[in-house]
Amino acid sequence: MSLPSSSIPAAASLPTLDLSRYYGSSEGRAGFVAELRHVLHAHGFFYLTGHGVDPKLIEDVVSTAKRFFALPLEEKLAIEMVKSPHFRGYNRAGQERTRGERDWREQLDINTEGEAAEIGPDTPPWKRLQGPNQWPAGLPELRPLLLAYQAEVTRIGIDILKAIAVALGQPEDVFAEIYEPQPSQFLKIIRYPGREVAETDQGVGAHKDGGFVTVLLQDTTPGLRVRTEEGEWIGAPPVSGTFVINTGELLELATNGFVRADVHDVVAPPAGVERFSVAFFLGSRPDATIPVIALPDELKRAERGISVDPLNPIFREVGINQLKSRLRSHPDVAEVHHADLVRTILVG
Ligand SMILES: O=C(O)CCC(=O)C(=O)O
Ligand SMILES: [Fe+2]
Repeated sequence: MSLPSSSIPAAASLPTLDLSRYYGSSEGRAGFVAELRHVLHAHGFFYLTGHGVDPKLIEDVVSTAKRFFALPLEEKLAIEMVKSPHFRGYNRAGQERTRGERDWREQLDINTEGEAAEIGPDTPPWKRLQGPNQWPAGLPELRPLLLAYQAEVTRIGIDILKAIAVALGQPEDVFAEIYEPQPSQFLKIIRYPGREVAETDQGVGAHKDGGFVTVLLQDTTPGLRVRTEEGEWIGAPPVSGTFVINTGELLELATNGFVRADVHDVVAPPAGVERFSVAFFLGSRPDATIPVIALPDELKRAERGISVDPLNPIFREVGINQLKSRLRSHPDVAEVHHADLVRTILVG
């Protein structure tokens, strides 16, 4: 793979799908499903309208996320991720890594709000991911807002997943057995500082997402790029009122590569410009095993197979994947809380 240059193509060339058509007339639904099938195979990336999320909720989430990042550094560091064995909390820019390289973005990570599991010698290691989120004391409105938003994007993610099942010639609930009763609901608010802070142009390095689908909200600054099957980088700039939806490796594996999970990255903004986004990753239950879906013949013929990345192999056991990905992205948390796993899970 040649290294991407840091230019961002300006025009939005990815298709836009209107989710309300899936819930409309039968012709509308059939049209939506056919377009979805096409885009799943071509990119696994599209813009979504007709999602029904209250614009006021979106506005409040974005403005409150900006207020979070504007808090004094010590208030953000009070909930630094390294204090959480469950990989929840705040990271400074340059702290997270993609393939070992620093990502120049600061962020607050949450997931399903819960209690820490009791960990004994026989507890599956991924149970360590379960636990409470960390919230900023100085911004109490952030918690209810992000939890309300998390519930909404979970609803959208599951709606899309049902439509994906239908587009693949399956019953709508074909994936339900690996996300019910509690999918992984990984949400992060993100700020990309300008090039005066970022030491490289890597806002976030080239990667695929891991789960079912990602629901991405972008504020107004571009930066997201998508690598096509032909190796061309295309821009996915913000379009007001839409989410960018992309499929993750779980769906690529479940469909033997019929569904694509395009590689993407974010280019750090120019000096003096910041970029905000809110990314939600819908994943399956950690105790699930990724199934192989028997596709109808005409789709089966278009399966690409799975290419394994030797630097970042993916496993059918979801919990181990989720844990590995967190250990790799956050070596500081791994070192402080999970040194035993670094030796056993990450080595080899
Ligand atoms: O911030 C963005 O626009 C995309 C972030 C992303 O791809 C990720 O966090 O996986
Ligand atoms: Fe991503």
